[in-house]
Amino acid sequence: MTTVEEAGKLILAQLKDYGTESLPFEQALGRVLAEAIKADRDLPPFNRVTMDGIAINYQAVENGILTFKIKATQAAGDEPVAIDELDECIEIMTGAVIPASVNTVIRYEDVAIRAGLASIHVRDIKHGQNLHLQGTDKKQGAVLAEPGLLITPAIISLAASVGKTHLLVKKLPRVVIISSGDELVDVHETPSPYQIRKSNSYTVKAVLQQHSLQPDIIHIPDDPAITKTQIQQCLQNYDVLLLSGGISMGKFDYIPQALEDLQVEKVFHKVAQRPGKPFWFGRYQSGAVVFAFPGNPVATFMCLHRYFLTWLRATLGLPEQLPVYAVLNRDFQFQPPIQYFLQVKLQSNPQGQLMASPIEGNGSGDFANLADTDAFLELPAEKSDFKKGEVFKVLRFD
Ligand SMILES: Nc1nc2c(c(=O)[nH]1)N[C@H]1C(S)=C(S)[C@@H](COP(=O)(O)OP(=O)(O)OC[C@H]3O[C@@H](n4cnc5c(N)ncnc54)[C@H](O)[C@@H]3O)O[C@H]1N2
Ligand code: MOO
Ligand SMILES: [Mg+2]
Repeated sequence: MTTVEEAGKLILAQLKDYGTESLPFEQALGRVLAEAIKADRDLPPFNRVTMDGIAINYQAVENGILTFKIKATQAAGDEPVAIDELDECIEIMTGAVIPASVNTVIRYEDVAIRAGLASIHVRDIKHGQNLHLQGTDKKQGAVLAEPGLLITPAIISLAASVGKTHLLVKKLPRVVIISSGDELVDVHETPSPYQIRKSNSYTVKAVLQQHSLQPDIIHIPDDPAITKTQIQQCLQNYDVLLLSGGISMGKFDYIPQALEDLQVEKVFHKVAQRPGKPFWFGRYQSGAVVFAFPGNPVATFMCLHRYFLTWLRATLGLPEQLPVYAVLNRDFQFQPPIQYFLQVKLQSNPQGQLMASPIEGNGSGDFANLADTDAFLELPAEKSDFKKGEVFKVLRFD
């Protein structure tokens, strides 16, 4: 059977470049930058005042002058005003440009102002203090953000500051989520005693929305002909098909056969893991990829994070996420020689270690306890006894 590691590699061999598109910068959060953002002028663009107070020429202090006539008041955004004499100062605000005739700012806290005069009542004044000099952060033309970066709020701020109203970003694949099974009714419906509501599709959609994808959702009844027709249409209209359910050994598990009939190349079926053993992955001639996850909700949830999101990051050219490790908080046994993804709650202890406490549950059909789960701990297939204090890799949901 395909191992977790092999499955991961086989999936990462199916990457595709979906091109680029230009978006209003405010809509680009969470997308991948496809161009460099450059400084359109020096940063800061002028010698900028960093404290509200008075601006003086330092030579005055050297000459023993500590009381100044207030010549004018200059707000941020005002044109600079000049002093004519050494015993003059300007009241000046944070963010204002420092006028050429002055070079040092003393904070309001360190001066007393009375009858149009400002007297400095501190001794320690340095030439050029409380200024942020032009171009000390970045020079005009310098790259502020490289292509390939995930667009965070900090990148949005950079784009705004250099006047980039639009950003070139990587295009996202078109994704469809397909659930299957006659036991499933819609969320607004009341299930009969032997039915349940569809939930997987909405879990998958929510996770995808966290990654800026806007998937469509369809449902297929347990009917081989309809299954085939619907999947065929999806293969023509989407880049990624995310299925959940209908892929195991059941009499109504029609998905693998339908995919085979439609000549979707099977890359693997079944992975040595729990949950998620029946996972099916394949590729269509158009380049579309098919992730068919097992229907049990925890299996779908785990596989989506472990396999699909890793593929998504890679296909968009984002670097691999740095691994995170946690310490197992109590002994745990798992006998079968397959990798176990243990649901855990994470907490950092005062020693700075990330501690993972296993969550009791009733298998991969028990989705109620996903609400308490922070992550899966990846327990390797080669072992069956996992001891308190041992360190394992964490599969996080963020
Ligand atoms: N004889 C065997 N039986 C099963 C095996 C096996 O190896 N041999 N594997 C088990 C494992 S592990 C899993 S996981 C499931 C996978 O089943 P399918 O992918 O075929 O999924 P279904 O049969 O359609 O459904 C399983 C389960 O999940 C519920 N489900 C399905 N879709 C949804 C949805 N959209 N929202 C909420 N719940 C959903 C469904 O009602 C079933 O309870 O097979 C085991 N059996
Ligand atoms: O492997 Mo299944 O995904 O346990 O329920
Ligand atoms: Mg089944």
